[in-house]
Amino acid sequence: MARIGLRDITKVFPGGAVALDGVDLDIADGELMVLIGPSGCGKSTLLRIIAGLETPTSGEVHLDGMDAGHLSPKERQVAMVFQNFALYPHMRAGENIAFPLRISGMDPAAQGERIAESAGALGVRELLNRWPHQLSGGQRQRVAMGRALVRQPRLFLLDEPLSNLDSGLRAELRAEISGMVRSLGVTTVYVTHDQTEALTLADRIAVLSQGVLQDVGTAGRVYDKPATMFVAAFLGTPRITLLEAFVYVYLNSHIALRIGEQQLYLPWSDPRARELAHYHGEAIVVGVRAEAVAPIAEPRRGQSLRGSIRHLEHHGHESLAFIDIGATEIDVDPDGVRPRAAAAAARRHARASESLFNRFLDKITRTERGPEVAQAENGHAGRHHLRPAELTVRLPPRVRAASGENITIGVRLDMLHFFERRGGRIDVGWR
Ligand SMILES: Nc1ncnc2c1ncn2[C@@H]1O[C@H](COP(=O)(O)OP(=O)(O)OP(=O)(O)O)[C@@H](O)[C@H]1O
Repeated sequence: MARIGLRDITKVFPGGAVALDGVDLDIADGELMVLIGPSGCGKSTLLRIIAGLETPTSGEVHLDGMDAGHLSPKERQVAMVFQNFALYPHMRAGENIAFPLRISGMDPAAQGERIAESAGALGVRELLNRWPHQLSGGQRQRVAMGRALVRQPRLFLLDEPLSNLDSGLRAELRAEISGMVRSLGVTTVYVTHDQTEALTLADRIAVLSQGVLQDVGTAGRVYDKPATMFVAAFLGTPRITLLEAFVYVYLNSHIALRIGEQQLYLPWSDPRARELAHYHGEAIVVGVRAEAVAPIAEPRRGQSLRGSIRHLEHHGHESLAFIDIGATEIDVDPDGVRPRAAAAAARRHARASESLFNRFLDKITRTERGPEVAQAENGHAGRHHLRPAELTVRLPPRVRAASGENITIGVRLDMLHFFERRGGRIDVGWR
C-alpha cells in the first residue's frame, strides 16, 4: 500500500498538446480516488504518469514520500486494469489470473491459494476453466481485475474499467470493486467520465478540465460546494442552471440579485450577504440546482421567480420542467478556470474594497447609469457564452402542467451557488 504525491505535474506531448498543467494532488494510503473529467482532460495521462508508463514534462511523482521518478511500473508495484478486458486469449481464466504469479516464480502451491482467494473475492471461482471467449464482458473484466490484484500491488489503477459494460452490470461491478478495494486496503486511482461512478465509488473525487485540476474532495463536498463553475456544471443531473445576476446593495435591508427582470433577496442576517456586497453593481453567476427550486402557488417577495414552461420531459417517477424566466444563462467553457487563481482573484477583490461604504459610493455612482453600463464596464469575462436561461424544476408525477403555462417557483436561497464571472466560487463561508 502506498501514499501518492503528485507535485506540479505538467505534461506536454510532442506537437504541443498540453495534457496536464501543474497538477498537485495527494492520495492517502488505502484511499480510493476517482479522477473525473470530460474526454481529453488528461485523466489517462495522469494515471499513466502515476504508473510510470509516461514521464511528466515537469513535476514529481512521490510514493510514500519518496521521489519515484526513476522507478519502473514493476518497481512501483502497480497493477492496472483498462476498459478493453485485455486477457490473454490462449489462456483459460485461471491461467490468466495465475500468469503474474507464474512469471514472478512463486511456488505453485502458494499460487493456488492466491488464485482461489482472488477468484473468490471476484465471484469467478466457477469460471476458472473457461477460455476468455466463453466469458461475458462482465466476467472477463472480473478476471482481468483478479489478474491485476493477485500480485497484491501497492497501487491499483483502473482506467474506465466498466465503460464497455451495460448499465446493470456496471452498477453491480461498481459495488464489487468498491467492496474489494476497501477490504484489500489497496490505494486505488480510478478514472472515469461517468459521474454516477465517481459519486458512488470514491473516497474523494478529483475533477480535471483541460489538464487543470479544478477541485478535490469527498463526493458530498464537491457536489455541495464546487470550487469552480466548471465543477458545478459537470456534476449533477439534471445539470445546474448558471444564471447571470447583478448584485445590488440596499443598505437598510438586503442584497438584491437581479436575474433578468426579477430579483431574489438575501437579507443582511444571511452571512453570505456581506461577501456578496463586494460585488455591488457587478455581474456574478448564480448556480441553481433542481433541488433548490419547486413550484409554489403564491409568489414570495425576493424568494421566488416567475416563468413560463418552455418544455417538459417525462421520466416516469418525475417530470422535469424547463422554465423560461427571462434571464441569461452562462455557458462554461471546458477550459474552466484555475481554482487557485480564481480564489486569489476573489480575495484581491475583497481586499480592494477597503471600506465597504467607500466602495458602495463609487459603485452606486457607476450603477446609477444603469446595469447595462455597469455590465459593459465589467465585461463579459471573455470565455463564457451567454444564452437564454432555462431553469430546471422537478415536478411530481401527478402535477399536471403544459408547455407555455406560467409557473411560480419558490427558491431555496440557502442552496444557491455563487461564482465570479471568471468561474471561481465566491467564498461565502464553507459549511
Ligand atoms: N501520445 C500522445 N501524443 C499526443 N497527444 C496526446 C497523447 N496522449 C494523449 N494526448 C492528448 O493529451 C490530452 C489528454 O489525453 P488523455 O488521454 O489523458 O485524456 P482523457 O481525459 O483520458 O480522455 P478520454 O476520457 O477520452 O480517454 C488530449 O488532448 C490528447 O489528445
